[in-house]
Amino acid sequence: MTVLNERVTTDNNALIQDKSTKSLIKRSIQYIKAGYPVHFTGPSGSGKTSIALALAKKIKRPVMLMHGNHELDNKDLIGSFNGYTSSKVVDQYVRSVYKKDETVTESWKDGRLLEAVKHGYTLVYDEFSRSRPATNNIFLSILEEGVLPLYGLKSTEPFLKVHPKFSVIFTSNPDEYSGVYQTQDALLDRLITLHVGFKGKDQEAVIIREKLGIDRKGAEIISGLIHELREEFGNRKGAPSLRTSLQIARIAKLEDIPINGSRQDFQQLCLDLLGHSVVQGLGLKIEEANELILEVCKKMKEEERG
Ligand SMILES: Nc1ncnc2c1ncn2[C@@H]1O[C@H](COP(=O)(O)OP(=O)(O)OP(=O)(O)O)[C@@H](O)[C@H]1O
Repeated sequence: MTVLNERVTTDNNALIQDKSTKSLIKRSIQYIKAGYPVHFTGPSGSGKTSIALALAKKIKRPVMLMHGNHELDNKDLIGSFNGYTSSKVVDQYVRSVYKKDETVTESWKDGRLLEAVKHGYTLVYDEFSRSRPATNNIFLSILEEGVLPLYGLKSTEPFLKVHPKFSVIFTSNPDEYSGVYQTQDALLDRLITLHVGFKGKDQEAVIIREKLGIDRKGAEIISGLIHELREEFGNRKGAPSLRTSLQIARIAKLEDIPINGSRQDFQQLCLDLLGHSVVQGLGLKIEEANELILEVCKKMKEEERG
């Protein structure tokens, strides 16, 4: 379980906010204040999670981060009995009298959702569409009736009223939507879904520069290279993202590799980090993918000279 609060910020996690990101966060705050959960959807590495966490911090409540996965179930969300606690008192105050008092109680551990709903946290439910629809169904009661059903808890109340300060932010990747079930659609219908796409070349160069403290020219070469390759992908899935740009920049900086498309060590770094996604996304053989990456690298060299 990851619990973040306002004070936790590191440079690595800092969100560099351009005009459109600022506006997206501002609008999202308004929707959340009006009581509607927001849902950021977009390709992998487009910044959905970063935006969701930045938004969550702005709400100024403790933040709980939860990742969707097919094994997540009601025990993780609501909680479960996880053993017994026993206490024993042996009283031998009078030597000839032996008195033993033993109590055994079941111990319950609150699940993440129960904790967030009870205390009014902001829940960031990352990649929620990776969880089984049956698991996500519980959000229908929360969003529709404002109650959390307490399956499995031996309490007199069958549900818990949702804390007024509780809010939830969802993220998902539309490439993973194949096979979505009816219940998932019912959930989607209750969310305000906002698209987060890849940023422009210049905006990504600014993020690379500010986040990693590398020079402007280097940041522009990396973002130019990634954009050029992204164009090759067109509408196909798995295009290289800002995440890969940041990886290239970080390694080049750490290893003192000059960011220059004509340098063999920089070319090798690009081949290693981009080869697999180009093979997968464009359906090429590795040799063809490498050729394409080198071609784009060399173009960056020509742009440098110009
Ligand atoms: N505006 C931004 N400022 C700074 N860093 C950013 C920004 N947007 C994205 N990043 C960085 O880009 C990387 C990918 O972002 P993030 O994990 O938020 O994307 P995502 O869309 O949630 O990806 P996935 O779907 O794969 O989980 C992260 O390292 C993140 O810190």
